[in-house]
Amino acid sequence: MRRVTLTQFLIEQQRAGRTSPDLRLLIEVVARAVKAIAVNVSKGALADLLGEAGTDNIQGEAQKKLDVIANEILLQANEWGGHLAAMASEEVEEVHQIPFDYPKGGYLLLFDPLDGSSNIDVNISVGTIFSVLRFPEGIKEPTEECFLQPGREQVAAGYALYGPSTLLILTVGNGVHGFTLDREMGSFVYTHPFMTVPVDTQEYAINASNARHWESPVQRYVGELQQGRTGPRGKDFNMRWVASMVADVHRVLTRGGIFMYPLDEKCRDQGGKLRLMYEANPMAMIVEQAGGSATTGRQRILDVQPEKLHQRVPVILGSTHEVERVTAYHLES
Ligand SMILES: O=P(O)(O)OC[C@H]1O[C@](O)(COP(=O)(O)O)[C@@H](O)[C@@H]1O
Ligand SMILES: [Mg+2]
Ligand SMILES: [Mg+2]
Repeated sequence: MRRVTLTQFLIEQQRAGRTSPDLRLLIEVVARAVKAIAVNVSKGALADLLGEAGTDNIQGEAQKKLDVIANEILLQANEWGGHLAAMASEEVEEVHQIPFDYPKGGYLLLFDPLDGSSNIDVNISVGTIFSVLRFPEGIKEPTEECFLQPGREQVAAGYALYGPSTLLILTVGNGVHGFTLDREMGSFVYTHPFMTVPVDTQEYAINASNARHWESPVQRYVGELQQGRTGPRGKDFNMRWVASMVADVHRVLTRGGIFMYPLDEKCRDQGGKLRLMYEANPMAMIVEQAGGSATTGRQRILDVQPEKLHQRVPVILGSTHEVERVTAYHLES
């Protein structure tokens, strides 16, 4: 079997007119950063990398050492390549400007450097999520404003999953493609072409400890699933919750399912739990590109007009028939 690396895949995408040379470079640089993060994640306690960094991020959450390291790796790797106008990170309050003496490019890169960080210390899979937007033309200095584009404007999105193997899942708007890190060769190998999310499923993912805080459409939907074969759905459903969005979404992408972090009384004031620009938008693009759906319960995630960089939204994504059902329950109520 012909072994295709990420580099070959991207060159072929470029020849087919699906990526520009700069976008190809950007993805290669992100992939290189992901390899460095994977090394750090796997060292864990050996390099004293577990535990808290002793600082809080812009979300008011305690940062783990690996949150800080992954953020630094991504920022440094992407600063000098000349493909970016600016970056934004879940871990940093302001837009990260490219140093004045480096060349600038036409893209904006956004990322959640380490997703699922509460799982680091218990050695459960974590990930990195990224999103790429165009830097709007005619603007000199990148400001927060430039980033506030709806998710449908993304030109690429992807995530890395640091699990038993390290995976890079990517879309440039032509389906979803997965690569596995070959540690001996140091390259990502194309192992998962055109990943798809089946429209039906019997598996759901939600943090059930929030059940009493959910809105009634979610209570109704999950209640029906839990009644199984003897309830209105007439079939049994299985439940899984890793609490790393990357791992939960990867399961949905691999064998179908519905993933929900809906609006609830605990997170209502913030607008939701998950971040629009670093989590919801890139995952929504990936899931839609794989044939699934993604909504807030009220509207398509990719159509949400962002109002601020660190905005949070409710997220319901995965197998289309289930996402449509939960969304319909919201709209009915
Ligand atoms: O602990 P909870 O409330 O179940 O939340 C889990 C969710 O929070 C997150 O960990 C948030 O991501 P970060 O680790 O990047 O802050 C998601 O990955 C996950 O889906
Ligand atoms: Mg996250
Ligand atoms: Mg994070």
